[in-house]
Amino acid sequence: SQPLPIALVGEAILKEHAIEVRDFDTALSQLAEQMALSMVAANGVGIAAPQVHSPLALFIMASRPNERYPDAPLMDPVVVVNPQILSASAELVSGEEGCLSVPGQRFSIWRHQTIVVRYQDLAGHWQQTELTGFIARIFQHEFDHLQGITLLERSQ
Ligand SMILES: O=C(CSC(=O)[C@H](Cc1ccccc1)CC(F)(F)F)c1ccccc1
Ligand SMILES: [Zn+2]
Repeated sequence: SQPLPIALVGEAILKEHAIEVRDFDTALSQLAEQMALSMVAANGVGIAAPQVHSPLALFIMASRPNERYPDAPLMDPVVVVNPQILSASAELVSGEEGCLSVPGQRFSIWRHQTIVVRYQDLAGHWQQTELTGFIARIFQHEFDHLQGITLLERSQ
C-alpha cells in the first residue's frame, strides 16, 4: 500500500483538536499501519493522525539514533491512542526538532525533560509509563499535534 499524503502547516486539520478513539477495530489497526508506513517513507521518528488527514487522537513514535540525537534509543514503533500527560518535570531542555508538516525546517524547542504518560494501545489496554529525553520529546511533539499545535506555535 502507498504512503498517505502528509498535511502541510496551514491546512485546517492541523489546527483541530483530535477526537477520542472509541472503536479499537481493524480500521484503527489499518490506519496505524498506514501511518507507520508513511512515517518511515518520510524518514520520521513520529507521526500523528491529523498529519495524514485523520481527526483521531492517535500517533506513532519510533525513536532511533540520528545526527541530532546520536544517543537516542532505537525502539520499535509504539502506537499511542488517547494519550494523557499525567505529570511533567519542571526541568526543561532545549533541542532541535523537525516536522513532516513543515518540511525542510528545523526549530529549537523547549520540552519537559521527563513526563509521566498514560495511553491506550491498539487493543484498548491502558499503558502508563515515564518517558525521558528524546522519546519524551517525540511524545510531547506528537501530543501537541493532537491539540492542534505545531512547531510554529512553539518555536522560541
Ligand atoms: O526524522 C526527523 C524528521 S521530523 C520528525 O520525525 C517529526 C517528529 C519529531 C522529530 C524530532 C523531535 C520530535 C519529534 C515527525 C512529525 F512531524 F510527524 F511529528 C528528525 C528531525 C529531528 C531530529 C530527529 C529526527
Ligand atoms: Zn510534527
